[in-house]
Amino acid sequence: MACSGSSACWVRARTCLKQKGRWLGRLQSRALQFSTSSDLEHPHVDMSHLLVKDHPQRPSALAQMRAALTTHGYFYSSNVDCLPQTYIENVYSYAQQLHALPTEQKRHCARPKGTYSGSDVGVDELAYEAGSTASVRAWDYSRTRFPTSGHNYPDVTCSVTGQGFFEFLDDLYERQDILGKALMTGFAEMLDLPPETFAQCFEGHDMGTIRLLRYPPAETPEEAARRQVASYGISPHTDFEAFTLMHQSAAGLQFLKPGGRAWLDAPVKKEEFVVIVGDVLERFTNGVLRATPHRVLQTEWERFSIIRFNAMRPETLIQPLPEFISKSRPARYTPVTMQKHMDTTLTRLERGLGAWEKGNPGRSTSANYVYDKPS
Ligand SMILES: O=C(O)CCC(=O)C(=O)O
Ligand SMILES: [Fe+2]
Repeated sequence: MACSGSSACWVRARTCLKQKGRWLGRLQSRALQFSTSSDLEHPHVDMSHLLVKDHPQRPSALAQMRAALTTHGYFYSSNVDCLPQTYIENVYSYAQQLHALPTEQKRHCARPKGTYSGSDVGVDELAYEAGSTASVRAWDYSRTRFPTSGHNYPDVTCSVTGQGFFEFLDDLYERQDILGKALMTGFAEMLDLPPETFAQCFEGHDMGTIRLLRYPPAETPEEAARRQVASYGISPHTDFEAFTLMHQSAAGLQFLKPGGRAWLDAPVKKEEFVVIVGDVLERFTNGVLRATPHRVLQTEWERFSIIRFNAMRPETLIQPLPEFISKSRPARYTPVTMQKHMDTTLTRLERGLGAWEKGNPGRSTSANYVYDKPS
């Protein structure tokens, strides 16, 4: 792929920036700047301590995870056997094949008849911050959210594994589920809940989604013109599901420091998935865990990412659990099913209402949305 987060990629990215100072000027003028952050600032959990049964380090891994999610809202997960680096590279290579399809074929697979979106086919990413525009292009896959028949999917065989679209993405989904289930169990344990609390709503027909994203570089005048009007790679938001696994090929992703006003760059780590909190865990925990605000800047370089939203089954009732409610901390969130939370949030986005209230730094409106009825 063009940019895999390698040192060569970084050299290329830096050279690009030097050559095209006007882009940097534009980014700076919008105050969407890269911050300086050292790797030491970024929490990390060795997932083998949770994936291997009865691992002696499990209690300390749970404590690290809890500290990371309650203070930073994210952590880097390493040693995930089911998602090794060579496998991640294959995913990027397949994503690159999909994104390189001729526009006509992408148009055939565009939403709502398919699962592709991008300005090249006239279907922009929904604006999380109302009124903003994003340069991202996406191939989405879900076992339950999009119908398998009557929907247009790309007929592209992975040049490395020989798998087609469904086979390839379902294999990825299955591997992510191994990590996802370990995390769901771990989240419950770190919060002193019965281990199955979240995992039992996750198994079966959950509403999870994989996104293979591409943020195009401004290599052609046409693309440069499009990007001139785009405000972001992706505008600030929280994810609507329980938690998200993220992997990026190149820099661009930022997290909002909890309680802070500053955005922090997420470093590129080739072998590690970033784990962030979504709306559902915020609502279940009555705000003990907070959905993690994040955004992607307009970068000068091409960028790919692999995103997996981990959701519950559609009928799951999401409401503050009794363990998180007390006289001094009454329930702050109204009950809602997973299905209704997704439908309402997406409908509001389609109507241009956004899911993020602009401000300094702004706030998620999807995490706190007040429902009149649960379903
Ligand atoms: O591309 C990324 O790193 C983030 C994408 C994202 O936040 C999303 O699809 O919700
Ligand atoms: Fe997101």
